[in-house]
Amino acid sequence: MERSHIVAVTSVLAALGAILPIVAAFYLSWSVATSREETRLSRLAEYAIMRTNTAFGEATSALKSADQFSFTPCSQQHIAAMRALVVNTRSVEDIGYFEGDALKCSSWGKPETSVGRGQVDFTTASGIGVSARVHPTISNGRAMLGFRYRSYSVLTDPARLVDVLATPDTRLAIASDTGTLVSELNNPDASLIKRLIEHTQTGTDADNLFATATGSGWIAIATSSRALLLKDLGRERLLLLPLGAIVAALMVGLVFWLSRRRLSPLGELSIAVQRREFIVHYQPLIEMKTGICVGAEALVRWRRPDGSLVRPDTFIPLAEESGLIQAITDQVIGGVIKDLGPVLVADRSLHIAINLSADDIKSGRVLPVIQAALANSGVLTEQIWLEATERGFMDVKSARATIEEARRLGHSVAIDDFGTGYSSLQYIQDLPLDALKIDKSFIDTVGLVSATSAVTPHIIDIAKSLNLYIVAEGIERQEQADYLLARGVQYGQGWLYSKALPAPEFIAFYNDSKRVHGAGPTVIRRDIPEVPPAVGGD
Ligand SMILES: Nc1nc2c(ncn2[C@@H]2O[C@@H]3COP(=O)(O)O[C@H]4[C@@H](O)[C@H](n5cnc6c(=O)[nH]c(N)nc65)O[C@@H]4COP(=O)(O)O[C@H]3[C@H]2O)c(=O)[nH]1
Repeated sequence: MERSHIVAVTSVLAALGAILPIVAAFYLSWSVATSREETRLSRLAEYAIMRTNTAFGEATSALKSADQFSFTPCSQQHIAAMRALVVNTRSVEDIGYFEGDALKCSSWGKPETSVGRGQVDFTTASGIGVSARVHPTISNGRAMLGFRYRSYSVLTDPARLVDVLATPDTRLAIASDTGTLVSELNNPDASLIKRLIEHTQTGTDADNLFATATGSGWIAIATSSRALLLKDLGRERLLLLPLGAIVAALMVGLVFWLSRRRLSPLGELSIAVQRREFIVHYQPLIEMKTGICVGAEALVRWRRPDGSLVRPDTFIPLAEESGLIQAITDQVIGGVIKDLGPVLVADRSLHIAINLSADDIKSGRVLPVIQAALANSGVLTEQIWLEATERGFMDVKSARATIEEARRLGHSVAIDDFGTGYSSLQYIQDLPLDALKIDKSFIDTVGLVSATSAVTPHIIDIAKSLNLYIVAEGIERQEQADYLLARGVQYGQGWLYSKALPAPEFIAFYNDSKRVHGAGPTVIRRDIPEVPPAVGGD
């Protein structure tokens, strides 16, 4: 992803990171308050059902007791017994004895005027008739709830059914499961109550929150207004908003931290490794005497998603420092076999040199990786050269083990950029190397008068005295080529011949060279006495 994209994405994420927690805090405060209110309403509805059951139970038991009376109807004893029942039953305000539809007497005595019994709205499962609204004289016009059984009726104050600790803005209603409303508190919305009697549920609609409870043939409904709840939310928000703001700040910090990591060179390189963004270009290696192209050096390129190529000098040091170099080496090895496998199989005189990092040489882990890549490809180990800079040979013991194993497998091994590092001639002498590559900085001085121009002939002499093949890097001018050839340098590479080329162009270059100059030698390897096989090797 491009930097500008990352910056854009980071900004969007940061904005979301800032907004979302605050929106979430608002939403959370709303849902916390809603769920708390629903719980409160459910609890009130359940209490109301309990109160209704108690009142109905007491009224029923008073009716059934009176039905057992054997007094002469409306005698002194009968009236006294009815009064005692009323006094001892909390939910019963009065009890009356009826013959036909006319009240004969009640706990108050005999009526002075004729009083009718009224109509039954519904009958419960236990056979008690219920009149939802009766207006007896004793209640001063207030609607009472009437229960009747055979000759007796009792009056219950409907307020008892909803006598739960409800706030003034909470509305309650009690109805039978057949849909008759028997009691209400604070004027509940009739259409909402009707709807909830038909479909008992707990929840919210556009204007209300509501909860229902059922039991023993009764439905209790508690409702409250959404608008009032919204007013109440201020308190929740006071608590949740600072939390939202803290989370928002953390999210923004996290987004910026992640994007900085992502934008850091190491972050970008790690992602490039994961996405396998490394490709290989090939710089032809020329036999100077004949002009024959004998192979190429594989040079890694980082192809960015926008198609631009990054040169290795800018990322190899970071890759080596971070350990990502191993994965990059592996991608180069895979790339070489993929790009040139068939050409290498068809032409055994073609060689490809792969650059190894100091770590690869130290650990030797790259050798099995190459073997695995070569397996089933038909490419010979001898066709793969290995190159490492002097830094790779600092730990002489492990370098020696890796080089010996590499040569035993069939690779030729070259020391790269010779003269720029700190190699001690002593250990270079002891290592079973095949070739020495003279760094471009020395080749640049050929033909010039400079402080380092005298070094090049020395390096050539050293290589000769060590019996190593010599490869000159960075030949740009014919005069340099002539000088090096005259000095006995066998191989050269540089822009005089070709720059590093993508695989198809290198194949074309190689085929042209072969047509003009013929094929090169199949083996470019120093004759060093065989080393004994490594422990565990084949
Ligand atoms: N001006 C000029 N430059 C020339 C000429 N001939 C060759 N070069 C450049 O010199 C470098 C030669 O590779 P090197 O010394 O191995 O130096 C390489 C090598 O040390 C390292 N490198 C490249 N590929 C890999 C790899 O796959 N693994 C590892 N570990 N290092 C690599 O990166 C270094 C730079 O590679 P490049 O940028 O490809 O640069 C290459 C090549 O393009 C010339 O005539 N004139």
